[in-house]
Amino acid sequence: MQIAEIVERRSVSPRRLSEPGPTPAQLNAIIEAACAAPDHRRLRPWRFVLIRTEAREAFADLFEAAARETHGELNSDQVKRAREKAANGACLIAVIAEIRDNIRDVPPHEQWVSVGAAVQNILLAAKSFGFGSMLVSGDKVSTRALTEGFGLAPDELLLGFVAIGTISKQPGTAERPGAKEKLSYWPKDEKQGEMMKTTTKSVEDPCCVDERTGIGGLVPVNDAISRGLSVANEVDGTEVVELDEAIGRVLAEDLVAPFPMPPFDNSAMDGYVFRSEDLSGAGPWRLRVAGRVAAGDNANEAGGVGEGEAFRIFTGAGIPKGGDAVIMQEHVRHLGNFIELDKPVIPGNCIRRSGEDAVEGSLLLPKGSPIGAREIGAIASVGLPQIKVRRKVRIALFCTGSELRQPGESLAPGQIYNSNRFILMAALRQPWIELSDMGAVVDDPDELRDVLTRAAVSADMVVTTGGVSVGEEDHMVEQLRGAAGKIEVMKIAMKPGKPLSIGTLNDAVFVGLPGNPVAAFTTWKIIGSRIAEKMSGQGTNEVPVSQVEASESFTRRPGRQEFRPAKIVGLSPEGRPQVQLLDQSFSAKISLICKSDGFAVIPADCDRIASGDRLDFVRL
Ligand SMILES: Nc1nc2c(c(=O)[nH]1)N[C@H]1C(S)=C(S)[C@@H](COP(=O)(O)OP(=O)(O)OC[C@H]3O[C@@H](n4cnc5c(N)ncnc54)[C@H](O)[C@@H]3O)O[C@H]1N2
Ligand code: MOO
Repeated sequence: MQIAEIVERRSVSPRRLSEPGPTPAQLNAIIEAACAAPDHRRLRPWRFVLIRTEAREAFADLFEAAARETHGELNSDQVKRAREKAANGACLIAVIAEIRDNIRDVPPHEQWVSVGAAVQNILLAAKSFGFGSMLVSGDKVSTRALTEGFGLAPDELLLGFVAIGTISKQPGTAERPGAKEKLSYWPKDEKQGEMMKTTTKSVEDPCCVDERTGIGGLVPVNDAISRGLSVANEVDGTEVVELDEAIGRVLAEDLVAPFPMPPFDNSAMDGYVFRSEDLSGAGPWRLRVAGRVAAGDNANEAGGVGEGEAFRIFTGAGIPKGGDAVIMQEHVRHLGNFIELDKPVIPGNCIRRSGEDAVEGSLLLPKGSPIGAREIGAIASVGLPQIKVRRKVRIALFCTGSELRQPGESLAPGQIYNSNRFILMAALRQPWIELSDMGAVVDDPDELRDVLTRAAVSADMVVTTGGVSVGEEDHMVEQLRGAAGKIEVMKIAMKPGKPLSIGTLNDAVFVGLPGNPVAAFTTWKIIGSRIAEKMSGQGTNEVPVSQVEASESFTRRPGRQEFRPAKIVGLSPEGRPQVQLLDQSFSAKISLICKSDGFAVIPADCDRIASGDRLDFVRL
């Protein structure tokens, strides 16, 4: 199970947890996952009761009685609602906790933690099979009706019910606290690895004054991102592409398993399939090899495995009728046309059950998934030769500056090569982007306005570099406004990238990156690309960060969140990469960024970093 699956798991109301529910084999696996919960002194303070499908009416009687006990007499509506709750959820499991006082070292609260962990394992195991789930409780759980109905012992308590089933309607995304809100370090001394803090009051950074407006203060990076995302809409068109063209595109609709996966019970090993009940009494047991099934054979036509018989079977071959267990060929003795086994084998051994990867109708990929090799595999495995994807985001790109020349041309004094164009063309070369490269434009206001206007006619996003700062030759913001565009954010508390400007021009989003190449690269990576990703339908993904430690101490001027090129130089005793932060002044140094492994992220209010301080790190 991937971390993203754990983070994305959401409770789904039992009303939306339809058939099919888990198969008996899946249910067993789910309960085994529950029993793997951390459990001090092996008290196993839990047990689970599956409400049988055929007993749902009787179960509804219990819910109705429980409702009467808590609310007194019920009207017909209340009766209906109480009974309906007993019918919801394809699979319902009662969670019963046995919490004991006076257990040495394991106070009741710790036993409850263990029960909670078991429940969480159930929820995650259900998710791993592609099911939705939810723990439901409420005041009814402590009623006599349910206590007696489930025959609870004096030490036992009914915690609630876990509902599991196939999600018929996906829940929305959940707002959750980030690690920054819920994780702190002890002790707070930076030597111990606490993210460093400003030790002096935030020094007034001259850069914090907006030179255009004279208004002090810069927009924090996260606010700039939120404001940028808020003006960006997902493109609404879709198209159908061949599977081998789908890599890197964005899925336009949910991919649901049209049949159970795998579609039939099959062998996980090369070996022999037989009837597990034939290995009763004392071994060794001898079975006659009476048939053969290979992958690709129709197991239904292979005949049935009779008493005392085994069929030769190979990995991926369907299980023939009668057979319910497979043994690896390494674990048997071959005696002519017979095999001999020494140990009993449990039913289901080495058998991959139909639907154990995904039950029919379960969600394989939600719409908005970026399609990588894994996703292509999932689409292919359900037999689709084509897939519906979002249309590409149309991005128009141009660089500004009268000093710019194309690589290959000769340079006159004062001129430089247009590296931004190539940095951004490379960064924008994504399968979900349709790039319109508009080259370079001189620092001429009229020409700039004209190109901006033309770019916005058919683009969803216009990306430019240069001309967003404060000099007389910086015309971008003024010309955007002149072309009836609107600026949403400018002057960001970000280093590099303070002059990054975000706005709109007609229906297009405008992202004006700074001219300095490292600043253009960084602002695109940290802010611009996220806006484009949202427009592509992939949602608003955070830039992935890992944790590193500073290898040496230094001081800095606070005021802007800094994305400082850094190089990995070693590993801390705990195995965390140690990074050396490179030059303070780097926004135009392309060779410096080529030497770095990523950006160390220094919080805006930080004015010094001690060796060993932890920092977020954006890998390049
Ligand atoms: N008085 C101030 N000056 C500057 C400030 C400021 O706040 N007050 N901010 C500085 C910061 S920070 C940055 S970043 C730059 C951004 O300037 P612009 O976005 O207006 O960009 P330009 O002035 O056009 O160019 C800056 C720099 O980058 C070179 N450049 C531009 N385009 C390209 C390209 N396509 N390929 C390679 N190099 C390029 C250009 O030659 C300049 O050297 O402003 C600071 N100034
Ligand atoms: O912030 Mo600027 O982007 O230093 O070069």
